[in-house]
Amino acid sequence: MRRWNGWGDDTVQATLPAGALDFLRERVGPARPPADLRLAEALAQVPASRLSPHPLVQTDAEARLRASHGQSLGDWIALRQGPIGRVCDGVAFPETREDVRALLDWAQAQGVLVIPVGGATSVVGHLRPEADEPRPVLALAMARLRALSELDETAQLATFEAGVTGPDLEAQLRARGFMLGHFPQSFDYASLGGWVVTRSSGQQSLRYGRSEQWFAGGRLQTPGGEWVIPPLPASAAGPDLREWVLGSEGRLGVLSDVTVQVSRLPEREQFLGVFFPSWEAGLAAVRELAQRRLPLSMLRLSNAVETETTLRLAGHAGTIAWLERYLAWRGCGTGKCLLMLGLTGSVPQVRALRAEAGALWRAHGGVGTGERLGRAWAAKRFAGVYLRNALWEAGYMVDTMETALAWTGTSAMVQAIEQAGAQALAALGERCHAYTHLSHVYPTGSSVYSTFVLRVGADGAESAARWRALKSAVNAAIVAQGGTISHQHGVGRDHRDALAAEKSAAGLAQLDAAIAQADPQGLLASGNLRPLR
Ligand SMILES: Cc1cc2nc3c(=O)[nH]c(=O)nc-3n(C[C@H](O)[C@H](O)[C@H](O)COP(=O)(O)OP(=O)(O)OC[C@H]3O[C@@H](n4cnc5c(N)ncnc54)[C@H](O)[C@@H]3O)c2cc1C
Repeated sequence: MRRWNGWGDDTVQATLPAGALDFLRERVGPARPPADLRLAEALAQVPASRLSPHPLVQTDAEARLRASHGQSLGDWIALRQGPIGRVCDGVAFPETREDVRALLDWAQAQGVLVIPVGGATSVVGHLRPEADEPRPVLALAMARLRALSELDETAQLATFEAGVTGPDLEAQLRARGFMLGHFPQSFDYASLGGWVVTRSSGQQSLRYGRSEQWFAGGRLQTPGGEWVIPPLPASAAGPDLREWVLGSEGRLGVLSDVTVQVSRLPEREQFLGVFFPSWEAGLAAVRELAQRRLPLSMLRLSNAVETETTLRLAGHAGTIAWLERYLAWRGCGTGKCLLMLGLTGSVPQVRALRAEAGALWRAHGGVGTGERLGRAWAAKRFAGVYLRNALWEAGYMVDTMETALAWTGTSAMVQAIEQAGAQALAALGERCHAYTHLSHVYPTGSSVYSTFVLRVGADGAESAARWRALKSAVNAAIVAQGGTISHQHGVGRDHRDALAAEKSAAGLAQLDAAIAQADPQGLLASGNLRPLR
């Protein structure tokens, strides 16, 4: 069963590799295992539901608790240490598009607010009802809407019900020889509808595209009516309605059906590990690879601290020591940076790509280490997140923040984010272990993705104070350096204060008008993107 207060399946227990705790004690300080809330204690904090009965709505405390939290660090702290905060009054499980419409109409008639829920993997506070919201709130869970309704093999277009999650979606396509190729790290639980409305980006977006590239059309159930967006290959018929759905974060409507561009399964796929002697050398190589527009499927460059952390936490100390001696001999010693490359395509394409990319990385001082590291990365690409459970249980919590900007500002952004996080915690007498990678690259710039490991506080209030200090300092640094407030996680409520810097007052007024037009009574009231009226 899925964990109610952490990541993933509760039968899967990750163990920290040998040496990991010593490494963190050295960098962050010693920690003690926190005393977590038990499920019964959390459920005791759930007040009685204020909803009248409906055959598709569950009102038991556990269903409501589970549907009211995502996976942000704020959500973790609320569930593990309390207080659990405001939860929804009921959870609806529609089984058809018609159920979705009927539930919206019922909620409207009852004066109930609605928050759509996909896989509940949001990391920016999308799902919690506003603390001071007096009206009852219904979570509209898309989990039972999972079918592949149509596959047009000629056009390579597949239409799914929007609640389908990553593994189920890929299995249904692979059974017919196709794939979508959207692999965020939250793949196991995140839903197709969630990917679209948060503008998600998968690990191999270089080949398969971000959600805005593969989202071809669909149906959005707004309180004011249904939008039907046909999957045309191109159109000059005015503004593209898909752009309104992308990033709408549940404020314009419920996405019930999604048509996506799919591809045939590739013949060959390789992931390679390449080390560079310095950040500057790695950055120059990655930029050139992106600007040459080589058809790679992934480029992911870790900075020196992330590279060291990856190697220290990989286990297999003997093999890693041998690898480091070899790399130092080849000129990649202290300060080395790891690039993971994905090569996907036909056998001759992959061979040619490897030769061309190899010539380029060698020209920048890169040392290829073959497929072994790449295979290890691919094997753990979705499982690594389970370490967050083990880290929490040892007294350490993890948060991630991300942005994107032009190449000219990338290195300054990395420095500013890491420094802002460290300073915010230093002001509270704490330390954090911060490290960064460029997760997605483009010809003009890159995303910047930083991870922070810090100590869990003595209680929920202390942990939340550390998290808020970190979050607001990093958000301020991102805005000051001219980056977007999110490259892939979205805005939710955690980032909405930073939106004005990016969209302008006039742009936000346009967004407010669109929300008011699609949802005149303010039924879809998560408070994502914009405060509630
Ligand atoms: C460990 C971890 C790793 C992650 N890695 C990545 C990554 O690599 N790339 C990435 O892009 N993101 C990543 N994320 C973030 C998250 O997985 C994405 O934001 C994802 O797109 C959310 O999808 P979901 O189905 O879980 O949506 P939810 O969390 O359920 O909801 C998110 C928002 O979408 C709305 N919503 C959901 N479904 C619908 C619908 N059908 N109609 C209308 N509104 C809807 C909700 O109301 C909410 O506002 C990660 C998260 C975690 C916890």
